[in-house]
Amino acid sequence: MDIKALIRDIPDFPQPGIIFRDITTLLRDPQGLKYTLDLLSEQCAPLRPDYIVGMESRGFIFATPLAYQLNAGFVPVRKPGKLPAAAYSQEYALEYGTDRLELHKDAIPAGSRVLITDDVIATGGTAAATAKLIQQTGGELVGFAFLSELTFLKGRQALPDVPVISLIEY
Ligand SMILES: O=P(O)(O)OC[C@H]1O[C@H](OP(=O)(O)OP(=O)(O)O)[C@H](O)[C@@H]1O
Ligand SMILES: Nc1ncnc2[nH]cnc12
Repeated sequence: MDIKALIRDIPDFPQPGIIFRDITTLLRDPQGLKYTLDLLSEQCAPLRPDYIVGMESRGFIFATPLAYQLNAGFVPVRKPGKLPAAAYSQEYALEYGTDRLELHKDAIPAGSRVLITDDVIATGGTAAATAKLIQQTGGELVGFAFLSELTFLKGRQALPDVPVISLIEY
């Protein structure tokens, strides 16, 4: 199955010079969605995560079914002001702009195994900020899993030294 063929390229979105990798065309394809989630869970299973952390909003799409398939819990990392209980907060830079991410302080028990999942790693800013949030909880970061990787942005270099899984590269 050619996952890349199901992802649509949109030039100059959300700003000039960015080629946006639009996963909605993959998500709406029943076989493509199943194949992608099965491959992701197969590659992540050896990391034996207790919790899958997904970043709002596209990270949620892959993190939740992955948690279901791996018998793990799902933990959301959200944009500012969305989480109702006490939260850690971390600023980060995007391929296009800056933002903050938040994580409930009591979401991850110290010592538990945590896998961070998102649809794409670009500069790595989002994933690196999420790793810093996990660090504050005392959870053990066991790896990252992305559907796709924009290799020319060298996002991996921004990440801590744990396994990084990505299914396709641009
Ligand atoms: O590696 P980076 O440079 O940090 O970029 C990757 C992040 O950018 C996108 O999220 P975005 O903030 O656009 O939000 P969305 O998921 O709500 O669309 C994407 O879903 C990743 O989370
Ligand atoms: N080029 C891109 N396409 C889709 N999502 C992104 N997030 C950051 N950069 C992106």
